[in-house]
Amino acid sequence: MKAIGTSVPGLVLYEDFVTKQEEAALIQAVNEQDWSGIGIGPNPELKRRTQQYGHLFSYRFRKVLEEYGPLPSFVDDLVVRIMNHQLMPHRPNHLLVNEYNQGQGIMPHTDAPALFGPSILSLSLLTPCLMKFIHVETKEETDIYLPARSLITMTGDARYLYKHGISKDLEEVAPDGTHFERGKRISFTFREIIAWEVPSDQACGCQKS
Ligand SMILES: O=C(O)CCC(=O)C(=O)O
Ligand SMILES: [Fe+2]
Repeated sequence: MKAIGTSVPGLVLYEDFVTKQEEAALIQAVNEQDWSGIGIGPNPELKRRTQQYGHLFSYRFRKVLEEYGPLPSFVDDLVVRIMNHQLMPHRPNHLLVNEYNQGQGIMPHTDAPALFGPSILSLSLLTPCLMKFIHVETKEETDIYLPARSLITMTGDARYLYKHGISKDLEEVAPDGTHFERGKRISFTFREIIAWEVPSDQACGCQKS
């Protein structure tokens, strides 16, 4: 596992955060569970399939609806690794699994500052993609290449001063100039839920599409 700084302040990429064997086991574990989204509750309006563990966040109501309990045992080793490397100040109490098939992405957003803690982690599995970081004030855009099995940590500016999103493009260009085809990508986002609801006078930053 190698930590690589990026040109986005507060964004660090850890290559090979999991092995290929671990990747295969994680994919098998989630494929044995039920997915929500694309018409299926509890978040039927989502245009991609998701799973949530620890807590249930409702995209429609923009709040946490339920505490499920501890994160599933298939991420035990990952949580130990996250805490050993001090990547989060507290243990994650929410795991969001996102599945992106070809032609699916996520609109640029900032994860709700009122709901989620100061460190957001995302593990990329199966295929690479570019994640676009857009500075909310200068609108400056930076594409960050996320290899399969890498983990990003978003803290500070990357967490609060930038939006992040993933295109629906079928092909993208890696930093070395090579074109690559986007394939199925499954990500594990680890967060700490710090409040169940966004105060009504604040923007949510919760991303449905
Ligand atoms: O797929 C990812 O790596 C990021 C997902 C994300 O930004 C989110 O669900 O808030
Ligand atoms: Fe996000």
